[in-house]
Amino acid sequence: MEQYLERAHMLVEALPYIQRLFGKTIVIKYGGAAMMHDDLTQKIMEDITLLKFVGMNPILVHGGGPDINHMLDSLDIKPNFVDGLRVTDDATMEVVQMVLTGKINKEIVAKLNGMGASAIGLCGIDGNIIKAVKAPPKNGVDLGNVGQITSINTTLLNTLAHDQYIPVIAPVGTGDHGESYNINADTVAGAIATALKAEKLIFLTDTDGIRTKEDDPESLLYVASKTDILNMIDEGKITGGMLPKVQSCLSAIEKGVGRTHILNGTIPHPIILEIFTDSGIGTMVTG
Ligand SMILES: Nc1ncnc2c1ncn2[C@@H]1O[C@H](COP(=O)(O)OP(=O)(O)O)[C@@H](O)[C@H]1O
Ligand SMILES: CC(=O)N[C@@H](CCC(=O)OP(=O)(O)O)C(=O)O
Repeated sequence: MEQYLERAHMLVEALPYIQRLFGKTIVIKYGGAAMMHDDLTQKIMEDITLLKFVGMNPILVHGGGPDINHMLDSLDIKPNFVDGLRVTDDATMEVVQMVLTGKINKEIVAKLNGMGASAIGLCGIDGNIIKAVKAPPKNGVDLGNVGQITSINTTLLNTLAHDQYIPVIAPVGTGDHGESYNINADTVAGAIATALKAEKLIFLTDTDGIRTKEDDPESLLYVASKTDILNMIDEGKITGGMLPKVQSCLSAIEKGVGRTHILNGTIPHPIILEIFTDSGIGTMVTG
């Protein structure tokens, strides 16, 4: 009897969180760095399916940087990044689009649907979900086919997310003349969360959150303010792939997104641990 009651208590404890987030949009960014083991990916998909079935509206934006690098490597094309953004020439763009929209997007959709969800895989080209123009040079470097977002098709995303579907979005945008743009997935997640006025924006990556010393797990910040983050960037303590994440969090918070979090996507069930507990896990970024 005891063990059954314990289970009942656990479910009842989730009630206030479910009530607070019922019908609300939650944008989750699943980074390539966290896509390490199939069984962990499976647990993340379970979390997302659960959110949907208790009445929240999750939207998943995925990355895939390591898989793109792997494919480029097999084609003898050298990856090149400036401040976490991939310099994307025409040959690289073809690989980016193929890997993100053809491989990773469909693998994720198949996993969600295998759990009974109705996931729908799209990239920014489909239904003009992400319109973009060529991004300006970064630190004096021309980024090639990297895009800067100009608009998000909120009508289509809302229609799907408020219905039975879980939109799964690959970060490829489209220009006015049908050209494709490579856009960092963190930036896409931030822009979608902002455009939809999401209640939560969650980044799943391969570290516990923001650390004051990148290699020291003990230096994890549970809360990071805008001032903390700007100082850390100035001091060179936030670098590479963490830069677009914190920039997206700050911009989203400033424009009305409820909460932003950076979590470890390489532990089991990080989303449930964040959403259904008071203390949460990882770093919460505040304005
Ligand atoms: N201050 C910091 N705290 C934690 N991670 C950091 C920090 N600065 C840079 N990083 C790096 O950011 C990486 C996560 O970004 P990235 O590799 O692009 O992942 P994703 O594929 O999830 O976008 C971490 O593995 C870490 O090496
Ligand atoms: C412009 C730019 O950098 N685009 C990224 C898009 C994928 C991505 O963001 O993947 P992660 O989330 O795994 O890093 C890239 O080409 O790697």
